[in-house]
Amino acid sequence: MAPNLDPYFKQVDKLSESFIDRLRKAVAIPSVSADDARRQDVVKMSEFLVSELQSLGAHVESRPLGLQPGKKDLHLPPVIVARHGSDPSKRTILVYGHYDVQPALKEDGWATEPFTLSIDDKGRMYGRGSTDDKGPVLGWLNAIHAHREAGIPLPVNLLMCFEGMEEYGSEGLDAFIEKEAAKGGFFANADAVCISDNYWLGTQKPCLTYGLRGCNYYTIAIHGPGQDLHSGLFGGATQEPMTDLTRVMARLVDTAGQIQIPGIKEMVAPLTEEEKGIYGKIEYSMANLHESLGSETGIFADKENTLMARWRYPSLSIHGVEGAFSAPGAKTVIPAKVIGKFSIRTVPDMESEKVDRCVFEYVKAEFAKLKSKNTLDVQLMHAGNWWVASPKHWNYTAAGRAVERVYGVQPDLTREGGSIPVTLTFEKATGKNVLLLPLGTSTDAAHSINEKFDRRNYIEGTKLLGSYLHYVAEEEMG
Ligand SMILES: C[C@H](N)C(=O)N[C@@H](Cc1c[nH]cn1)C(=O)O
Ligand SMILES: [Zn+2]
Ligand SMILES: [Zn+2]
Repeated sequence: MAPNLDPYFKQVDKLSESFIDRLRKAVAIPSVSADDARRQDVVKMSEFLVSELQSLGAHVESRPLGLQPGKKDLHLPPVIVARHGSDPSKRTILVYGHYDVQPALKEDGWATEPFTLSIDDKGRMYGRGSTDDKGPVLGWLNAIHAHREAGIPLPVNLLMCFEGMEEYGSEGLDAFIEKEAAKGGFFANADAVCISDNYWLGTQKPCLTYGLRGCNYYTIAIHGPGQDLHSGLFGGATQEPMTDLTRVMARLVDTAGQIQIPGIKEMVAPLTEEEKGIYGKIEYSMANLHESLGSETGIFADKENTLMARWRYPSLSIHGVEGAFSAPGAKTVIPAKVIGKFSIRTVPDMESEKVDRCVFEYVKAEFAKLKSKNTLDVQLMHAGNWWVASPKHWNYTAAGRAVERVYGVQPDLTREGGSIPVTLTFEKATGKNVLLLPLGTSTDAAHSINEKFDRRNYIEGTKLLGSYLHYVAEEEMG
């Protein structure tokens, strides 16, 4: 029997301004995990979640993760675990999200202050973390809030796990999840897992996601002179780290996106005839791609190849150079040490360590060809595995029914090009099905300037998360 969700939906609409206020407070905390100087803000964000969850009647614990590996005296932010309900006759759903965000500076090109939620007349709510992942995390809190206010009991027991290092490779979380998923641990009773930390393929049609790419993130450090130098005085007389770095990095990938490192392509699972048929049926167009890119600079002319490039083939992206001159103006410096950063998105059947070996060997060989007197060091910064699951499970059926109820359409089944490394950890540690249930759209600009979350997606998304819990309670175990 379909649950009567109308009173819950009414309550969500009634509380919508307070939900937006909750997001405003969260965005105002610059919880940037990659910036050591912001660690106190990441902790402050964890405290905000603790106090919100407590006020909603949840049992909450802030669990320390110890010192951050490779850093002196810097503590990892805590993992917030919470429980709402512990009725043995109900199903138990474990939800995960992250409360840290990517770095953001107004001078990167933001139209508004990145840590101030700014809402325009179309209901677009701009701010760092609005869609990735503070909005969706608060969606779970909002769902509890609306049930409480409406006097409707939650139809399941809800376990929550919110971390503060996702944007920095989820340091320390794998071991934590493994421990808490074991007998007697906080997550031991979970029947299924739901993660809301990715995006719709376009802007109108919701989707359920059953696959992710992995991410191996590397640094190439090149140093030579003892300090930065005047290029007029020493240019031409010294070997320059930046020259070597740009030459090595230019050999990693070509303009058509083809990875130049031998051994990488060979690891990719072959495309089967059955799989080939999937991509044409997905509701997606080149116009959707161009809308997300804000340009027509896609590599492929058709949607099938575009989707495969995003989901089932590896990619290599060059992210930046630490130590290089990047400010406006014309500084005539020779940087003494530069660190190039790039990552490889991995897919089935790539093995992370094998990828590392190919990368290290190739980078060193390309540098050797330069016959430079500078020194090079190539390192893996962090790695997270790819994941592909079966969407034929009651967890996905329940989410599909919830999408139909809230949005009136059947969701697309998608894979995601981004990475959520702990997804595989949750699957392996709990032995349960994991569902990715995105709330935001392809134009939300996660990780970019002007990140936003649409008001509609936040409010209807809160309805979706709550509905999903009701349909989960009704689904036959399969
Ligand atoms: C998809 C998710 N919202 C996300 O943004 N994940 C990050 C994870 C990551 C990997 N290295 C650093 N952060 C991503 O895909 O980049
Ligand atoms: Zn995220
Ligand atoms: Zn992210």
